[in-house]
Amino acid sequence: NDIIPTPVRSYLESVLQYLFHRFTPALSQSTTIVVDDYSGINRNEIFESAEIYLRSKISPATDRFKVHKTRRQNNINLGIEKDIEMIDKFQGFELTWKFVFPEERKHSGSDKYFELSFDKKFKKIVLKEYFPFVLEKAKEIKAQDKVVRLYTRDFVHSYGDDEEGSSEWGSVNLEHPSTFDTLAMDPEMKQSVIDDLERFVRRKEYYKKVGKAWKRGYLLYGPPGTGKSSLVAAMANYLRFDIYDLELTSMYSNSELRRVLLSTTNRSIVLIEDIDCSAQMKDRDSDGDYDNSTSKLTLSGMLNFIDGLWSTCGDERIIVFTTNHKDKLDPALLRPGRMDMHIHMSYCTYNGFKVLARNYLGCQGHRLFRQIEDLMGKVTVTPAELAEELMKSELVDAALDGVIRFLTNKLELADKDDVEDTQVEESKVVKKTSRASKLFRKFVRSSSKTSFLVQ
Ligand SMILES: Nc1ncnc2c1ncn2[C@@H]1O[C@H](COP(=O)(O)OP(=O)(O)OP(=O)(O)O)[C@@H](O)[C@H]1O
Ligand SMILES: [Mg+2]
Repeated sequence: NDIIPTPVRSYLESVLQYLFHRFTPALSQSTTIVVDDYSGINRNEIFESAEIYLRSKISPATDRFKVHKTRRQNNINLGIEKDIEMIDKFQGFELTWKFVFPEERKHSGSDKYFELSFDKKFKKIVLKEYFPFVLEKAKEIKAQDKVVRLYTRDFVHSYGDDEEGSSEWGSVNLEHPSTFDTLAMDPEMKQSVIDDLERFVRRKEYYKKVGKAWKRGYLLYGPPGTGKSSLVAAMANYLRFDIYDLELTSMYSNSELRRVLLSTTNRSIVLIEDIDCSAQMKDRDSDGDYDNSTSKLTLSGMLNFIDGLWSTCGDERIIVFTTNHKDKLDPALLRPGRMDMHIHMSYCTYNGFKVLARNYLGCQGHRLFRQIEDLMGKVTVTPAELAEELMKSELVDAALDGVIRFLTNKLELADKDDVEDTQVEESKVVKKTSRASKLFRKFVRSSSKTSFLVQ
């Protein structure tokens, strides 16, 4: 710049450019493809896949990238930084990815996008082979990653600012260790759940053929501590599906629900816990204060809505409801065809205990098992209670002793309760009869027709 005067410099530049155009025409013939993060209201799969794929391409040569890790995560995660170009090679040619994150948010559509530039003559290969390759690779990486994510909306709320219109989910890695292996439940029931899940993920074509949305609903019911939440975690871990934990009580209208549901992804489980506690949903319908029920949230409205929504956009969706009180549920939920499978999670059986003992103590059999089996026949106990006892000691003998003590205690308490109950009943009867006879005697005394009355 200092030595050559500007006019000469621009002349030289144009000459050079001309020469380059002649000899390497490809250079100027580049094509750019824009990959938005959303396509309409749905996430753009190519964008998602590109993000995952490019993360694996971060190398020492990358100038600038992001790392993040939350306290609960084990690994450090890498992320692509905005405006950084990343070069990828495919079948011998180069492609340049650039992650663009505009400062001012556009109102509709995408907030961020990728620009992919490459030589024009490879356009066909990019569309026909490279994108499918990226999609496939991302799928592989995701599967290897083995991280199931748990989404809730609480994380979003804590940011505060645009709470009202926000449909975003905060997420953490689901580190719930529950698997079908560690789950104590009726073996037949367990197998049928696994079979059902497998059939479900296998049957894409079938669902298409019969014209049904590719979704499945499960209702888990049973007393607290019997493993309902654990079963959901096991399902997610088994299928590698993410979980969206939907807190209905924090939702005010169908339109909010719609926005939230639309922002969930495919291959996921939407979990609605303690559906009976969302009872006010039912009330909202009948309540005089809420005349405007079309816009307010109702349970049946929600179910209809989910059906409709997922038949148009949504694949491999699972919805799970849990409840402690099946009898308190809105009949809308129990109608045949609503929930595909009703799963009763009940008190622990002896077989269940064996699963827990193997799980917590690594113990397959023990002389004390007989006694425990015996006690378990007499008293009901939840897997959660047993798990708590089993965790109290690492020594097998001590832990099993603890279980026996716990069960014996429970049995004694139950017996005492029974005795007390009957005692109460008896004393009530005595009181009642004595009261009646007193009244009777009084009546007799005051009556002149004694003999007739006695008869
Ligand atoms: N069937 C089971 N197999 C193995 N562990 C279990 C089982 N049930 C409960 N547990 C243990 O007890 C804990 C509590 O169980 P979980 O949260 O799954 O119960 P829940 O049925 O969802 O209860 P709630 O109705 O109160 O939500 C679990 O973390 C797990 O350690
Ligand atoms: Mg639970």
